[in-house]
Amino acid sequence: MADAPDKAMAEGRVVAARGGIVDVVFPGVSPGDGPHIDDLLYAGDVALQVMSFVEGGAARCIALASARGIGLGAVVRATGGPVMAPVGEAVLGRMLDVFGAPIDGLPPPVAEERRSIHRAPPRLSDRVTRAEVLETGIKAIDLLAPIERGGKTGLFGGAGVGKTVLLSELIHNTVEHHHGVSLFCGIGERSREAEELWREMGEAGVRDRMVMLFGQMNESPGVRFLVGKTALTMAEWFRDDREQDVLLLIDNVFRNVQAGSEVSGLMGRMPSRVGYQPTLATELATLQERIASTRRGAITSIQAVYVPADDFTDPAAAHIFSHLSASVVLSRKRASEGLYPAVDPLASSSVMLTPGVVGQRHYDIARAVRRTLAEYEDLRDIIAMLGIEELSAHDRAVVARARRLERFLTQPFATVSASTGEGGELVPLEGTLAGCETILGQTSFERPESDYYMIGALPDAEAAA
Ligand SMILES: Nc1ncnc2c1ncn2[C@@H]1O[C@H](COP(=O)(O)OP(=O)(O)OP(=O)(O)O)[C@@H](O)[C@H]1O
Repeated sequence: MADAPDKAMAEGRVVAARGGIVDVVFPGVSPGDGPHIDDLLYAGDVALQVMSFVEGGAARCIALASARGIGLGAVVRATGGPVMAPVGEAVLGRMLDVFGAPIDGLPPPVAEERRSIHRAPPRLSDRVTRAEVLETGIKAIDLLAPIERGGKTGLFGGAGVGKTVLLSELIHNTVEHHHGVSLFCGIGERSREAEELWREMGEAGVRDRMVMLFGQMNESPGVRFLVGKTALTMAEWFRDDREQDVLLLIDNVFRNVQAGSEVSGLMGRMPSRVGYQPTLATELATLQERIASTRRGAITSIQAVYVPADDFTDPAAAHIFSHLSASVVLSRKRASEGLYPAVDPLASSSVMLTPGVVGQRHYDIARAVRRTLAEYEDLRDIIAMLGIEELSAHDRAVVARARRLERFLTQPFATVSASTGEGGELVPLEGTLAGCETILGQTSFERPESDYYMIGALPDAEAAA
């Protein structure tokens, strides 16, 4: 739990408690001397964070644990400061909660310093962009939505289309080669997945360069709302004090918005569009603006984004979208056809995909792939109604190429190898480009479509032909 700073501790009383919201008054304390917004209080061992002040001067707080058992009149202790998280080398190799307390069964990290989790983003003049691509070895991503080093990438998708699997694969492919530290922040997802990931990281031998923080779905909304800030506070220490590059992985950033919405509802605020909190945009910006790269170091973040009911116009999804430099959109249709990873080639995008950054050849191939797949999309209705025989020779060639490209952009993943029985395949960008070029250059194909499904790079014989 957070240490209390050296300040006289005010003592208060609970005057109301419902759901996860607790109102506390501090009798005899003048308003300026009492707790401030974001301050951490304790009612017994239950941590509370001050969210606002209501009429009568009571501090309205959210509970950061189950608030059951907090009775009226209970004594509340102010710590005189906000939630403080441990920062430094001591957190490496650990699995921690929102307070930086251990959940891996080991003793608490011995950190020299603790910092408030509420911090301002770096100044605009301190930020830098590098226009450098982070290669992932995943064909569909490297080709169509290259990830920006020091930028923010979102993996969007509805329930069960493969966000967590894709994020795990990205961790698998990038963490080992990443020269800085990696930080995984689990927000509002299943705790079983958290344990699996923790074990996998141990097996891969990368745990000592990694921190894992969790505020999973069984935690109170207050915890799910704040855990992202704790993660950023630790990431900022590595970036600013150690001048290291940080890889920040978040699963799932939508759950942070959802927790904010629960908190807002409990606070009695009037909801805004589609039932979201009126403060959605500012809350999200407070978090996303801190994920920034400066001259000292870069924070590259990859965030899974749950899209409610597959509706991409959902305000939360749309707001998250606006903060990102690359968006990998996962489509239910592709997942249902078994085309994993279910990356939608037409909806996914990246600011890196310009000739200036990836080079003219990569840019041209990506455009040609998109064009071919878009033409095939347009022809689908005609094929469904009239059959493929009715198409012109040109259109039939387009279909043959598109269906092979679609399959070539699937890939076996190491993280699901236990269930699929196939080992994972990492494909260097050059292999992806050469494969697509080969397919795009052909009008008739000797080998059946199925030969292109779930493979790595194209076999050399074909590439040479
Ligand atoms: N690349 C893949 N290869 C094979 N199967 C996959 C792949 N990606 C996803 N799947 C299948 O889809 C299932 C759901 O994937 P995943 O748990 O990643 O979805 P999700 O989008 O994170 O779902 P949720 O929103 O429920 O967390 C997996 O259990 C697996 O069976």
